[in-house]
Amino acid sequence: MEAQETLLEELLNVEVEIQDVEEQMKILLQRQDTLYERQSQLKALLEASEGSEYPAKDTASTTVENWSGSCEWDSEADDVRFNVFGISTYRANQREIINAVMSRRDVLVIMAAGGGKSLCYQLPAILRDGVALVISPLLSLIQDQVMGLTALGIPAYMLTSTTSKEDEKFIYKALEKGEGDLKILYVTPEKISKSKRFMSKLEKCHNAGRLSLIAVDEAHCCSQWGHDFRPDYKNLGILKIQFPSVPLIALTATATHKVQIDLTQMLHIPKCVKFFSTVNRPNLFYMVREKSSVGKVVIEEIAGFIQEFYPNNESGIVYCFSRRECEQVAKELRESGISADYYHADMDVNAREKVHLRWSNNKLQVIVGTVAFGMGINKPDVRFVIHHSLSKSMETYYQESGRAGRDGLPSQCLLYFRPGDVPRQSKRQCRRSSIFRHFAEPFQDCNGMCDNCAFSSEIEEMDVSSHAKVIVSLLQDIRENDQRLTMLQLIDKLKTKHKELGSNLKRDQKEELVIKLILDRVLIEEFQHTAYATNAYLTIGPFAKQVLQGKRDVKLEVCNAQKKVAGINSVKHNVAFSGLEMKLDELRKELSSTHGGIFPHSILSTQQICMISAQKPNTLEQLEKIIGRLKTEKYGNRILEQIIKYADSNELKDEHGSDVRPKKRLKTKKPVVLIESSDDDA
Ligand SMILES: Nc1ncnc2c1ncn2[C@@H]1O[C@H](COP(=O)(O)OP(=O)(O)OP(=O)(O)O)[C@@H](O)[C@H]1O
Ligand SMILES: [Mg+2]
Repeated sequence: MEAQETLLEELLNVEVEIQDVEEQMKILLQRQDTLYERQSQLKALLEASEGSEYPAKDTASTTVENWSGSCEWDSEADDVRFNVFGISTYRANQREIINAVMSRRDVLVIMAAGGGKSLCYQLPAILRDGVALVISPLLSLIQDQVMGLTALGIPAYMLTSTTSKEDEKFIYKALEKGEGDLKILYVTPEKISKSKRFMSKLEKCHNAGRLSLIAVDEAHCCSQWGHDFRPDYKNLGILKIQFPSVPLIALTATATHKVQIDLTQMLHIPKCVKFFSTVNRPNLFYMVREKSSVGKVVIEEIAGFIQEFYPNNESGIVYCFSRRECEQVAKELRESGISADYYHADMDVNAREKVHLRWSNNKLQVIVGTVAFGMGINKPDVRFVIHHSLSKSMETYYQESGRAGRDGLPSQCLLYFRPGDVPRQSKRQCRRSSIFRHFAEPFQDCNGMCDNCAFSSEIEEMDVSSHAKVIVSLLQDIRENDQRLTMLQLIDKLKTKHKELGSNLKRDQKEELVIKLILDRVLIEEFQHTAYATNAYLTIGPFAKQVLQGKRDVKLEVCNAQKKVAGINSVKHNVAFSGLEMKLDELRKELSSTHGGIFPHSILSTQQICMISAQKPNTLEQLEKIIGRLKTEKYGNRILEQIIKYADSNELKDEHGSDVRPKKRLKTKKPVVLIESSDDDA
């Protein structure tokens, strides 16, 4: 009997160790995957840098040749950047990419969502003589871009199914004869593969030396390894064959190494200059919350979050798993007082476009969508993205959450998960670490921009061996009396025992301890099936004896109450308009509706609103220093009028003794903190 017990004990020990080894192997295999990915990236970088005297820089912003020196077009480029686009400084890599394109090199750009890829081909298109051709996968993306450029006075057109006969005639004439003012022409990839007429006009444009550059946007669509393969993108290789001397720039936000290789082969740009920027989005605050099993509780939480942080109708997206869920969540959010509507693939195109448009014009606060609400979203001032359900992959999550804060201003990403969805994490990790791991990038400091880093909670190991002993002896007594206990009954019984122990554990700590004892086989569960249910009872397991004899220590990781890390405050992840900002926000909405077809963010960006209201310019000259010449010419008088009106109304209020500013702002409504990556910190 004794010998059998010893054998059984050893068998259990071996089984526990096997389990342990399997866990470790899993971790090592994951690490091996990451290392393979990185190995091939490094090999490709080395290959590309062969013959180049410039070694690769850090991965946060890697280029293998130096494109940051001064160039002959610098001052003209600066003038267009500021006075036409109203952009005061370049972001990381933008200037270098522009220089490479201007030097007539083929270029591959991998830059995070919202990083500012469009400027990298739009600015050279303006600087160069002739017409730039841009290939983009979606009509809605093209419409957004053309509308934005037109608002800036740049002659941009599109040749799609929606183009009028008149415009088509104008475009063909411009391509063929160089007549009329055409700088940037957008087409979908089908035009290249299916329209012989278009290709022949393009050929004529090229033969006359007027095709200045070709941009392939969302270039990951070329590869079937990418997450959004478009068959027509496969035919774009023809461009480099037909127009070998025209610089081609391919741009995408995400492309694994495999996709990069694939797309440079397909587009025939083997010697392209590659610019990789980090996947990190420093302005996004990541949060993860456990999802209640009660649907209403989740909606209440989401509605509460939106009302607390975004009371001024700031735009957001809620992602759901199914079409039905979208409709349900949108309805319940509306019932909670949030302006929300749904968007999914089952709706007809017009209804979908209507919802999208209302949202883009800030007439609807929240879109509740499935993955169908995807690539076409160009809105720069999305302040929050909430995942009501988990995305299907890390890549998809990165893409979807990345729709927040494309203007570089603080925004929040909130993810709900059910405990069963993910393996338990015993240590509190930075949320960004899984993104870096997935994209095989070295870890960067999160800067307190996720819930785990913003709120440190000390994890301590607590010796709970004496609690474990009490549990085991209690269950032994119960068994001797031919009784049984479920987990809940056991925990209730422990209440009366805490005096014996000197210290008491909280209820959830007791639950955690019992689960740990089950996993360590100190306790085992016995199941009893009835006609209606299966009940689980607890009883002592093979390692119970060791605990009782004091041969086995039991430790629990306990989290102390959360406390804020010094210096981190709730400001960083929120932008909320107040005072004059609110007035300027109203003005841009008004101007957008009177200027027909221009989105409010194309009139003034959120960033520009914040700068104007901080500096309160008095003259058009002062205003021009903030938003550039073009916007000042177009809207300057109205903006100044608004500033004066606001100042007057404040003086008036002052005379009557009331405070100008809102007396008490929400704790989250603090001045905007800009988290911009620029050349300097690249
Ligand atoms: N240097 C800059 N400074 C300030 N804002 C900028 C700068 N460059 C671009 N932006 C703005 O950032 C926003 C996002 O730019 P853009 O649409 O080019 O991003 P993207 O990299 O193409 O992103 P996506 O992958 O989502 O298409 C736009 O509102 C744009 O005006
Ligand atoms: Mg883009």
